[in-house]
Amino acid sequence: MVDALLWLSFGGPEGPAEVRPFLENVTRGRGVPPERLDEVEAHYQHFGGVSPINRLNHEAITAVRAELARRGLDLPVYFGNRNWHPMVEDTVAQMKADGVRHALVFPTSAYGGYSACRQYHEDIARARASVGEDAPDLVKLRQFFDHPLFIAAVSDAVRAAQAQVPPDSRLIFTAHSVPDSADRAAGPPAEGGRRYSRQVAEAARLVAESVGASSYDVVWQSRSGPPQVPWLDPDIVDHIDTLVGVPGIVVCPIGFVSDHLEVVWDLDTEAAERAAALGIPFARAATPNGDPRFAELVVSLVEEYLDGVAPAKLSAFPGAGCTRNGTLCAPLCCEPAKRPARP
Ligand SMILES: CC1=C(CCC(=O)O)c2cc3nc(cc4[nH]c(cc5[nH]c(cc1n2)c(C)c5CCC(=O)O)c(CCC(=O)O)c4C)C(CCC(=O)O)=C3C
Ligand SMILES: [Fe+2]
Repeated sequence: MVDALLWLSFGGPEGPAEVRPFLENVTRGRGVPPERLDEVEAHYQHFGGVSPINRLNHEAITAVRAELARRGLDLPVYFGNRNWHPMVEDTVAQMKADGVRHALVFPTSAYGGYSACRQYHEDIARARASVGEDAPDLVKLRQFFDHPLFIAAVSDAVRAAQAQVPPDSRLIFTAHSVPDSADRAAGPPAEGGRRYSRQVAEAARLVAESVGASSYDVVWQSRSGPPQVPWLDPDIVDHIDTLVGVPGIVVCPIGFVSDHLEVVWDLDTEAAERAAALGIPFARAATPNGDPRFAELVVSLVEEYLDGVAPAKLSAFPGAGCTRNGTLCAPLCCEPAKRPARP
């Protein structure tokens, strides 16, 4: 018996005074240099201290409620975040007060890896611990990087962006960079590591195939951390510098389900400006969470779990992520990166 759905996301500030405390929540204990934080704060303040992520999560939840109702599933949907209000600890306390005993959790990331999967397990465990006895049982839904509805929604967004630039524009997929050590540790050790970047590569391949692109690039964005620590590269902006002479650029943020600050700053601002400076037409594909198929995807994952049927997936690459109460997907799966000591 499942009696609720919890939408678990990253969170973002909703005003200038919220930016610094939000960033402190995100980076607590993670070895991000203070100079990087100042720089990131300026990006948020450039947009009035407001990230679109919370509003977009609310809109997506409204669509999911309608889709649940359409399929006759009577499940209330709750919303909680890792880093900003509504905080997941408060949401799980409310769920307990409302008598929720068993909930499914939809995490707003399609991928495996420490930041994209294991940290959501940690959020679940922390929130349950914070409400103490009789905490609701929380089962996280699986990674969906190769789900047919995810690939279909992203592919249509790419086609719409391609229509805005000349034919034969370069197709570039981007996802959030992570420390190379974190990517090497992503997945269960027996799988050989790099579950995050390999799933990103699989999703990119499936979308490229669906839109009929014979060549494309996979690059990274939003790197932080000290410069001496290797992260996945190349960076999107550096990559654009190597593309002088292409008829145009289509950027697809395949690593994200929603627009948020790092999409509107790193892509719509920095990458778009670099392309403009080089005289290259530029279009950015929409993220999928505004597409009706995204709500269908979420409810399909719920039904897949409830009915115990085989996962709908388009690639042979392993997915995971579905566990109870914050249990790891496998022993030693996605071990956190060793953080360099703060100076
Ligand atoms: C893989 C991944 C995803 C995708 C999976 C998912 O979506 O969950 C993601 C999403 C997001 N990341 C976001 C924001 C930030 N990420 C940061 C820092 C970091 N991200 C990392 C990885 C990821 N991040 C990592 C390895 C760090 C270094 C510190 C650490 O090891 O944890 C920092 C600190 C400042 C900085 O260093 O840039 C900020 C502000 C926002 C919300 C933006 C908004 O407010 O709209 C979203 C959706
Ligand atoms: Fe991030």
